[in-house]
Amino acid sequence: MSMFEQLTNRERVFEFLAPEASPVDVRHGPILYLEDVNVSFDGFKAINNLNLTIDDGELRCIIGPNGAGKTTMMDIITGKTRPDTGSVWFGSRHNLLTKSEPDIASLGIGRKFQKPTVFEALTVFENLELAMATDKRILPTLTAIMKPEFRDRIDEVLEMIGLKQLRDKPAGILSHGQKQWLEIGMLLMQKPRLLLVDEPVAGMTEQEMERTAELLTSLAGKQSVVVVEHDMGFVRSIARQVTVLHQGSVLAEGTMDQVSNDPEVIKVYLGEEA
Ligand SMILES: Nc1ncnc2c1ncn2[C@@H]1O[C@H](COP(=O)(O)OP(=O)(O)OP(=O)(O)O)[C@@H](O)[C@H]1O
Repeated sequence: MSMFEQLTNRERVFEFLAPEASPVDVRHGPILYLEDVNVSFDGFKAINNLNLTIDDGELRCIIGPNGAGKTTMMDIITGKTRPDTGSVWFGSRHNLLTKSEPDIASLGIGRKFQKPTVFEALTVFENLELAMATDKRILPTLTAIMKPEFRDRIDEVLEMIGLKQLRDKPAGILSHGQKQWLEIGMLLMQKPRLLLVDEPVAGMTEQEMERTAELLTSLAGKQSVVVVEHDMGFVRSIARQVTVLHQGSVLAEGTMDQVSNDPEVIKVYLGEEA
């Protein structure tokens, strides 16, 4: 084929026209990397020279008193808030500060907000099916049901979130805890590389908390999980590495025992209770 024919060959997608390669490159470093990040709201520094790295497959808990900057940090990672300065990388390839919120989600960063937002009138199965559909306007049953790999993924996720027996029940009848698991399942349908989970056990019963601990620890390894949580008992039950945020910076990092014996951390938490 001549050069002219090659250039005019419509079948061929030239590399510069192809969508950006999405694999997250973690061969030489962490899956998430924040360096010297700063954010001010009307002159108030919510995030102050924040440095944070999350390794591939890690389960990290982020704690910190009210107003420490935990939500703002999650907003920066997902592209909802843009920092004034600093760098935020997803693997070594993706500079998240140049990407939109939907692009960041499609790169494989899923976020679970505190309040569950499942579709109550749809069954558990249909909720998962809907999460799989890229175009939410199309009733996914029409397309997804045709593809056996979608069904397999739904079965796999139902197993993971422990809702197999309830697959054909409307999500509206689920308990608060079960709705939270379903929503985690909806995120898992897209096979994210990094899951950000905001206060997963708020309002849960003791038993639901135990089940959530099992679910989150079972996810780690397969994907990286960052959990923001106020419930210290829960954090202790799942955490390997804990990061303590205070006034928009990392105050301490280590195991739960290390951080809870850190005099600076004790001072900050006692200050909050006083
Ligand atoms: N859009 C905004 N405009 C002004 N101030 C903001 C905005 N978002 C956050 N802040 C402030 O930034 C600080 C950090 O807030 P952030 O919500 O990130 O803390 P947090 O650690 O998540 O707190 P909590 O544990 O109470 O949820 C707070 O003082 C908050 O009032």
